[in-house]
Amino acid sequence: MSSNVRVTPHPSFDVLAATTAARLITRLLDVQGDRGEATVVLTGGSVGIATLREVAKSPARLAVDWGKVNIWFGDERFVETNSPDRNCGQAAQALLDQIPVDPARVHIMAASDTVASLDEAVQKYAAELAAAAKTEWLKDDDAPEQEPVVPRFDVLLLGLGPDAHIASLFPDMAGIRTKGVSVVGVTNSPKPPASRVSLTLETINSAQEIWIVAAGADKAAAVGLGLAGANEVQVPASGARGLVKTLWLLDEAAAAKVPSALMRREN
Ligand SMILES: O=C1O[C@H](COP(=O)(O)O)[C@@H](O)[C@H](O)[C@H]1O
Repeated sequence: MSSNVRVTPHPSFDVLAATTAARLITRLLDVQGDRGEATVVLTGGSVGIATLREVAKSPARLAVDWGKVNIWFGDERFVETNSPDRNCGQAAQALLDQIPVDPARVHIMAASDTVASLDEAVQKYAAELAAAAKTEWLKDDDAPEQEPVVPRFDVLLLGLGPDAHIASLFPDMAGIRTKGVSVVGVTNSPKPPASRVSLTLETINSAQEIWIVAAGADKAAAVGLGLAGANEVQVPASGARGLVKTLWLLDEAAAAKVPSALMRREN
């Protein structure tokens, strides 16, 4: 296992969500202290959304300059705007509607009733990522000579499915194999809804820090395989690796198959 990977178990789902929220607030404050603005990629799923609810409850959220937080999504269900399945709708309800974010910095993926096709939704998000990357590049003296296609992601949150999917990259499907583009469309997701939009693994792995959040006994096998370095096509979570840090933030049940030598207890 690469040295940038750290596994931290938490005593319960609630403690996991509250602690991840505290970590996220701290990270945003640190990055804003260094760079002025911070960029986070949100995830759907049980722990991902519970974490946002905890951020909304925390008094420490008031220390963050939410007007200077750029918000992206790792994946989205390609359904109508008002569908309760939309990850961005759940995130809005849990947090984004309660904090003073700059709407221009909240980048949602297109809903099925706002574009003509899944492919259009994919191209639209890829173009939005590329435009943000270019703006960042214009501001940065140390910018790479080659134009980046995605902006800098300070923290990228990922939920984890019992089948080890991350974002909407499912085992053995085209999405996890897709390279050379930033965003991919998924048409036959084994988990409903069938149509989805997802960042590719290359885009995910461009993040400075990736935090994989998972809770429950049904995730234990996926966590074990992901940490054992299984092939990423069969076990997508295994391929997630942040440039600086990769955190596996788990509850005890999800951590059941992690060798104790890999664990770092903080409680
Ligand atoms: O469908 C999805 O599922 C995963 C995991 O969700 P969970 O409820 O089992 O925690 C999530 O990460 C992803 O964003 C979402 O679209």
